Amino acid sequence: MAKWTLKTEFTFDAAHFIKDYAGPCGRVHGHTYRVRMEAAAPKLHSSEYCPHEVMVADFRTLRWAKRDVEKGGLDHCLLNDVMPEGYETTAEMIAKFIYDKTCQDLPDGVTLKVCVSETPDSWVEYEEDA
Ligand SMILES: Nc1nc2c(c(=O)[nH]1)N=C([C@H](O)[C@H](O)COP(=O)(O)OP(=O)(O)OP(=O)(O)O)CN2
Ligand SMILES: [Zn+2]
Repeated sequence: MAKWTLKTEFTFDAAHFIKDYAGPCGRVHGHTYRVRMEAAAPKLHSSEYCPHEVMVADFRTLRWAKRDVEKGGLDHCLLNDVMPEGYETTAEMIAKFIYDKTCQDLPDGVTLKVCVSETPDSWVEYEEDA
């Protein structure tokens, strides 16, 4: 089936520590996180900002995490304070958190993949089976 795949990429700066980690990652430190998002759909949709069915999903819906924490994003926060109970601040769980929160605002039928990297050398991808 034909489909569109929308891709976008952004960074945010945040501090974190991994609870009970035996080593430096257990102490508060910071990263410039790089996030890549891919949203795919076989049809186009309207958005909160555009009434016409012309987009897979609005880029603004995908890029919320780059906003300042005081405006609902993750930029310049301590992730341990911002992420809800049940999510640890590993790249794996940050990717799932961004995935879960973004999915709440996506039109039905849009599939999502979220990639998070803490450093240029390491990254994780999260997606769910259709
Ligand atoms: N599977 C995961 N392993 C680790 C994660 C993670 O999110 N998922 N996170 C960390 C730490 O947050 C840490 O900041 C990463 O540190 P490190 O691996 O040391 O990264 P560097 O690029 O600085 O590594 P060097 O090899 O020292 O250059 C740890 N593990
Ligand atoms: Zn870290």
